[in-house]
Amino acid sequence: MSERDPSSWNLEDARITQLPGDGEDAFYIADFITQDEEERLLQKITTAPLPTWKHLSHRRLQTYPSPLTNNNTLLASPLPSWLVSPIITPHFDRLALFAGSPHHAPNHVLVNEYTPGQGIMPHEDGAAYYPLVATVSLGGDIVLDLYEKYKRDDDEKNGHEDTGNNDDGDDSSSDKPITKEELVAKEGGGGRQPKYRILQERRSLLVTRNSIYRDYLHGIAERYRDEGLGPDSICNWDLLGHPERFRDGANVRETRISLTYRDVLKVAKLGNTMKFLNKR
Ligand SMILES: O=C(O)CCC(=O)C(=O)O
Ligand SMILES: [Fe+2]
Repeated sequence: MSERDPSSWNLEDARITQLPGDGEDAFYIADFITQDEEERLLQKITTAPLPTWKHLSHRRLQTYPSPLTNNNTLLASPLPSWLVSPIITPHFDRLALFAGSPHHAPNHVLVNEYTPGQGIMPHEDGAAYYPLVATVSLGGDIVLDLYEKYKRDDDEKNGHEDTGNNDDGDDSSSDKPITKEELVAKEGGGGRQPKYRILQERRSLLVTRNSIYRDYLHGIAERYRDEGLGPDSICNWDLLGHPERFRDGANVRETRISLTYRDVLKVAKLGNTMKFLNKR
């Protein structure tokens, strides 16, 4: 493995070329944060007061600075400094990752925890966010699966179906997860295979955007071991930092925590909200 050198990072070298988007819509950087930084982040997350966690059936999550309102609006508030440094400043800034997004920076972070056997149903993230997702993985390695979206001809003609979104962690509204029944009905049977598999090592950064955001569902299988891992099945294999750990083609899941950085499109300043409330 080559020496970690953040000053040499660039998106060009980080392209996941096997994914759609001509190498422009998916990027992977191994060892994006150091072990010490990982430890400090895990410490912050796992020592947060218990009510900070929202418990869902197959994972639990924290939302910073706060959950979105029902109409997908973020109440303006800074992110806690431990989520900003060093991930946004200097690392995202140096890569100009959010340069094209409306607020030129992520304003929202979801912290998802998956114990072995847990996962997240195939879903899309919806219209609340600028279509760029930057995910830092902590604690364990995990496979993210991409599924082709069911397409009806009229969906295509009318453009992208607005799935809306509200990330307050309620499974019925968060990221509009497609239900098992819907998936089976739409895809014509269970046991559907993912179109692409991305291996996210702990401490890595995965960026997906545009066509991948729009045209694919993403999910994490509820299993204790990821299997069949290799250069033919894992689309970011050549970008892994520690491929030797998966030499037997398997990854035994450990508790994995992800930090999902996004730019929420609609932001309300609290001052304006107060003015609005006073007028009613
Ligand atoms: O944990 C992850 O990497 C995926 C999380 C996710 O898809 C979401 O919160 O929308
Ligand atoms: Fe998602």
